[in-house]
Parts: sequence; C-alpha cells; structure tokens
Amino acid sequence: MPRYAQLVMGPAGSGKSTYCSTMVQHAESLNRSVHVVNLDPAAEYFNYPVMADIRELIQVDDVMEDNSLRFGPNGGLVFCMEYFANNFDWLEESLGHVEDDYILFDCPGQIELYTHLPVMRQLVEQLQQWEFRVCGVFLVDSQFMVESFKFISGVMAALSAMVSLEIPQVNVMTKMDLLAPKAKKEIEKYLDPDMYSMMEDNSDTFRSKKFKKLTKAICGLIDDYSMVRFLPFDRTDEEGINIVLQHIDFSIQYGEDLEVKEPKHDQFLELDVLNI
Ligand SMILES: Nc1nc2c(ncn2[C@@H]2O[C@H](COP(=O)(O)OP(=O)(O)OP(=O)(O)O)[C@@H](O)[C@H]2O)c(=O)[nH]1
Ligand SMILES: [Mg+2]
Repeated sequence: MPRYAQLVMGPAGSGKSTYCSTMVQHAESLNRSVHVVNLDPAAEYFNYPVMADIRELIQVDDVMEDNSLRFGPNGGLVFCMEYFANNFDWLEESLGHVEDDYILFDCPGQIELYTHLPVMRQLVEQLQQWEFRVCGVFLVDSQFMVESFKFISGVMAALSAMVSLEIPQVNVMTKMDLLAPKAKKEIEKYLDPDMYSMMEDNSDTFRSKKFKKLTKAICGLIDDYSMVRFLPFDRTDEEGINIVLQHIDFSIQYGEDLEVKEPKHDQFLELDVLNI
C-alpha cells in the first residue's frame, strides 16, 4: 500500500502552518484522515494536532544557546535540519505505519532549504524509500505577487524548489481573502500568466540592456514550457480548497489503490434513517 505526503514549503510567513490546519479541517469535512508533522524547529504557534513534532528531537533555541556552536537564528535552523537529516530514524518511529497514511509536512520558511541545501531532497528520498508518494506544495503570499517583478521572483523561487526536489509540485497563492476586489481582478492574470506580455508591459523599466535580455530569456523559458502555474487559496472558500486538494491528489494518484471500506456502525444507522 503506498503512503501519501505533501511537503508544504514556501517563504517565511507565506501561510504554511495555516494551510496545514485548513487542509486538516477540510479533510475532516470529507471524512478523510490527514495528519500533520511539524518540521519547523523554531515553530512557536500552530493550531493543528501534530502527529510528530521536530522540536521533540531538536529546538533552535537550544542550538543558539550552545556556547560551542554560537549560531544565530538562521544558522541554528540549518544546523537543526542537518541534525534531523542524520536522525531520520526518529521520524520513522514517530510516523509508525497507519493504513492509508496521508501526511502533511509543515516545513520551515528559510528559502535556502528549497534552493540549494540538500536536506529537503534527502527527506524526499527517505520518504520515497518508506513508500511515500510525495507532492511538493509551494506557497507564496498573494500580497507580494501583484506586481510583475515580484511575481517573477516568486516564480523563480517555486521553480528552484521544483528543480532541486524533482517531485510533482503544486504552486499555491495564499491569503487570497485579503486581496481587495480590484487586486483580486488584477491577480487573475498572474494565475495563468503570459510571461511574454508581462515582460513587454515592463520593458520601459529596464535600465540595463543585458538585464532586459536575461529577464526576457527567463520569462520565455517559463512560458514556453508552461513550467509554473499557481492555484488560488482562500481559506474561507471550501470549493477552492477542494480544487487545490484535487490537484495534489491527482499528482500523487491518491485514491487509486484505496480499498473499499466498510461503513462504520453509526453510518449504517444514518443510511437506515434515510431508508437507503
Ligand atoms: N487572512 C489570511 N491570513 C492568513 C492566511 N494564511 C496565513 N495567514 C496569516 O499569516 C500569518 C502567517 O501565517 P503562517 O501560517 O504562520 O505562515 P507560515 O508560512 O507557517 O510562517 P513561518 O512558519 O513563520 O514561515 C499568520 O498571521 C496567519 O494568520 C490566509 O489564507 N488568510
Ligand atoms: Mg509555520
């Protein structure tokens, strides 16, 4: 039986922990069981029940207080994640093996974890060895995406995670509920972007010819291969949340191997009441 995992990634404050708790609630309403593992050793607050918490293994504060290490918050986090990568047996023990496992991994916000450090890739490879099908879910805050240059840098961040992890990835624009109606309209063009026209709209702003050429080449590459696309995520919109979940499920073929489950006793009673 395969197991399923979402690796919830994205820059600091992009809404990863909120996404996880929203998804757990949504899954509950669909009668599906989804668990969350906190992989942020600096996490202070999240409002979902955890199946496992990396802070039981190592905490950033302890690393920073260690006089022989003398790390700041970012170096401390990288140290914690490397320690985690050397202790995957902790994760294996914490995960156990539940039937039809579907687990969300709430990852830290340091972008270097997804661009050039090996930890997340090692985690993916380890999960795959444990028979997990893993989907990357890369979140970016819609508030920072309403201008084309910011959008291009968001696209590049998502793309570097895709390239470094080599797993299916669904990119999500979060906090859509915070956008004013005008910005909401404006953002539609960024969900399925035409990079060439975006580039043309901004061609006056380039001072350097070389930079213009480089940006054009990047935009062309992304557009020609339809490499990056975003799905909107509004935590108040159940239907929208479901569309995101369906895309992810599809990418890891969730449901294809599920066995038909016997309804529980009280579900039989419900059917009786309905005369079915
Ligand atoms: N209105 C609104 N606020 C959101 C949404 N998602 C996140 N937030 C808020 O944005 C802030 C950051 O959200 P988190 O879920 O903690 O973000 P994170 O990516 O886990 O942050 P780090 O773990 O620190 O990197 C919190 O104040 C959330 O309440 C959303 O969809 N709508
Ligand atoms: Mg978080």
